[in-house]
Parts: sequence; structure tokens; C-alpha cells
Amino acid sequence: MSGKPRLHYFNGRGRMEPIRWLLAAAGVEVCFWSFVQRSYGSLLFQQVPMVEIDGMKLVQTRAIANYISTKHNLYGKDMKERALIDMYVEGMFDLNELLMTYGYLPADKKQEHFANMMDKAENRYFPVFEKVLKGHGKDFLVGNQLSRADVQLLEIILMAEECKPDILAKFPLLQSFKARISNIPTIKKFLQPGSQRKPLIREEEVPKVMKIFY
Ligand SMILES: N[C@@H](CCC(=O)N[C@@H](CS[C@H](CC=O)c1ccccc1)C(=O)NCC(=O)O)C(=O)O
Repeated sequence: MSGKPRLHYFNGRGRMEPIRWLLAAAGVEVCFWSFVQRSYGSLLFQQVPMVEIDGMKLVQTRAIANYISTKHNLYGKDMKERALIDMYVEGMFDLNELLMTYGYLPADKKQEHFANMMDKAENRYFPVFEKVLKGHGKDFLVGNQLSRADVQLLEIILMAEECKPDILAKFPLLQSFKARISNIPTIKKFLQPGSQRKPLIREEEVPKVMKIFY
């Protein structure tokens, strides 16, 4: 297999962050290529994220995440576990879309969007995963091994806590899940300063990012 995967994106979270999380959880070192103009020749749909991996130039966030999850055994042990993982992850991606886009909204749209995303996190998504953990009774959301569902749930828990630090107040099982998964060595390393993990975008950076894409 070829060397380190090469990540092509702007120097911020956006749609590449779930991919960074998966590669970090798998213990895969990456190299980052800052995408600063749209005139990239090698973008299938003229969009990023694009990841060069195993001789391919993959685009489309879900396709990239599916490949990485399959390659690094983060996708359960059989079809039924994979179906559960897909179901949970698609729900997480819906919440992630709300959390991810918040920082890029114009000021007059932020308040309503914030109220909606916090409501969805506290009353739709987190109650589901609290119930899954309760019913499953294991350390992980699916089966008895780490999967992409656990990795992406930790990612969105931390993003939601950036908006509302006490958002897990009513979810004791999610609180212990967060502590447990954060302690997995590869993830613990990713959570340390100096990793590839990107910070929440600052207000003053938004115009520069939007100019890259529009
Ligand atoms: N289906 C695809 C979609 C990929 C996609 O929308 N890529 C975008 C940059 S990411 C986005 C920029 C603003 O929307 C952003 C940047 C920051 C935060 C959130 C999103 C892009 O390349 N836009 C150029 C163009 O579409 O011409 C996938 O899942 O990968």
C-alpha cells in the first residue's frame, strides 16, 4: 500500500473533520494539503474534501469515511452491525451538519439555528444514543469493539459541548461513554494539542473560508 493518506481541504474543520477523526482513531498518520483555490485539476466534482489514499483520489465525505472505516476495521463484524453503524452515523451526520454550518451563518440567522441545533441534540439525537448504550449494555454503541459510530459520536459530543458545556447533564451513560472513548490511546493522542484536530472556526476567519469556495 502507498504512504500516508494526503488530505486536501482548507485549514479548518468543515467536512474533513470526521475523516480526520477516523484516521486518528485508526492510528494513521496523515499529511495535509491546504486547498486554497478552487482551480484544483484533480477534483471529480470540483469539490473538497479530497483524500489521496492507496493510489486513489477519493472525494465525497461519506465515500471517504466508508473506505477508511472498512479498511481499518471500524465497521463492525458483520452486515447487521454495519447496518446499525450506518443508521447511527447518518443520524450523527445530520446533527454534525447543523453544528458544522453554525459558524458560517450570517449573524441574523445564528440565534434561530443555535436554538434548533441545541434542541435537536438534547431532544432528538443524544436521547437516542443514551438509550442505545442502555439497551446494548456494552462499552461501545455496536457489538463489542470500537467502530466509526463511537468515533463520530465522541466528535459531535465535543462539538455540542463547545456550544453548551452542560449539554450531557441529562445523559449519564453518554458522560461515561465520552470519558471511556476519549481514553482510547489513539483518540487520546488526537485530543492532545498539536494533533491534526482543527479548532472551532473564529468569526473573523469565516469570510476567508467562504471566499475559497464561493
Ligand atoms: N457532498 C460533498 C460536498 C462537498 C462540499 O460541499 N465541499 C465544499 C467545501 S466544504 C464547505 C464549503 C461551504 O459549503 C464547508 C466549509 C466549511 C464548513 C462547512 C462546509 C466545496 O468544495 N464547495 C465548492 C463547490 O461546491 O464548488 C461531500 O460530502 O464531500
